Amino acid sequence: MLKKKRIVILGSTGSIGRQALEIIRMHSDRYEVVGLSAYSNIDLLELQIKEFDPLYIAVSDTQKASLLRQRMPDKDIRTGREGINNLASLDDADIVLVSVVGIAGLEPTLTAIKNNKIVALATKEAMVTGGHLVESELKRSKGYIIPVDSEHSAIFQCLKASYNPDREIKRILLTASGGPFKGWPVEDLKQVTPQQALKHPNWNMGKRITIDSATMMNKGFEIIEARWLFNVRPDQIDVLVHPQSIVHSMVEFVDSSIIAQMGLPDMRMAIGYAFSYPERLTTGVGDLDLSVISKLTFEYPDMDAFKCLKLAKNALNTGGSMPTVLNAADEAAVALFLNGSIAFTDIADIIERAMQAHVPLPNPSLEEIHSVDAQTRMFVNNLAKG
Ligand SMILES: NC(=O)C1=CN([C@@H]2O[C@H](COP(=O)(O)OP(=O)(O)OC[C@H]3O[C@@H](n4cnc5c(N)ncnc54)[C@H](OP(=O)(O)O)[C@@H]3O)[C@@H](O)[C@H]2O)C=CC1
Ligand SMILES: CC(=O)[C@@H](O)[C@H](O)COP(=O)(O)O
Ligand SMILES: [Mn+2]
Repeated sequence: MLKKKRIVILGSTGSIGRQALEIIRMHSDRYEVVGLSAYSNIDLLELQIKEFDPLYIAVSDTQKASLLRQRMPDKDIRTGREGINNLASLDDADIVLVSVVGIAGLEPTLTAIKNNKIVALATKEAMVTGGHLVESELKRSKGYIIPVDSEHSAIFQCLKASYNPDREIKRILLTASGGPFKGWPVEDLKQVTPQQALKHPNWNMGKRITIDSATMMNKGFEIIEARWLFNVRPDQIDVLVHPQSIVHSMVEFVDSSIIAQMGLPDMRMAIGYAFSYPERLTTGVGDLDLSVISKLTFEYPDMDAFKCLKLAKNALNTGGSMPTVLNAADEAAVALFLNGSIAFTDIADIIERAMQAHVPLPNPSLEEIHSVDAQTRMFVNNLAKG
């Protein structure tokens, strides 16, 4: 009887977290849940605890944590920043799925690597804000990352076709759906509503990443994520708008071969691969029938229509703490757009102003990153107050 792999899910109540539990449910002979975390959704978390009986639980919101303790007095329920970090370092864990949203994923990612865990990484903001810290931690520890972000999972799989990626990668071809407003005249983008922006053409995801996909900031983040995950130069990463979201990304090698990874747009594929790697298991994802796919199209993005992509490239080239400003300003601006305080087109303008106002720190520590993050959010919220 195989020993079960023990999994911690940080952000179990979210879109990725819930799909991860589906995979574990399908393969309960191979996986068991030892830790679950949420920010404040204790109603769903309580149901997950009852079904999967984890040893440890973390609820970031301290009031909600107390409420849950009252409901489940026999459970070990931790809270705050240290609560989620406890879970990331559990001796009882083999795999830590980091699937919280935002910079909150950076510290637990570093903690899990430091504790020699397999890190199934969905939270791209960890790589955006702290890629240099993750790179250093990976060199010091036995922990390692298996990407869950669909494009980076695809690239990770394509690289299995390479004997020496450091020498053989020519280009990474990062595919993008182009979001719900692909091809729209720029002047029409000012009027789009949160409801329109939350309708992603191909993927069903959490709110923040869905808005980021609409502005293409998500792809900008993914360029930065790829730079750190695969140790390539920014000029080796090209974005191709591929509205069908069937090719999840490709790698072009020095011999001019291009290897691609394809499938229906369903995150259970990338999540399942991260859990089962180097094996593959069934994931419940439907089969891709290419005979009914009339066309697969690829085109370079309109950089004028999607200013966020340009801002992300600038932030990456500037480096240091600038990607932290990019993420924090985006996170704050997306929240303002979703609550109706600003227009869709204001998101990029606000991020640009936050970047212009920032004097980058060349090699920020974790604490400095958190401080730049907080200062940037304050800057953005003051801007919005006018
Ligand atoms: N959804 C997708 O298909 C994809 C997602 N990703 C990435 O995965 C990550 C998660 O995305 P997604 O699942 O869509 O997000 P959701 O918004 O659906 O879920 C976020 C999860 O994180 C928790 N959370 C939110 N804020 C905090 C915080 N400050 N501290 C701790 N936990 C917090 C939420 O708890 P609560 O429910 O209590 O609020 C929830 O469990 C993101 O980084 C995203 O970019 C990448 C590729 C695809
Ligand atoms: C599923 C996933 O990985 C998301 O990052 C998705 O790729 C977003 O779609 P866009 O390609 O529109 O950014
Ligand atoms: Mn992605």
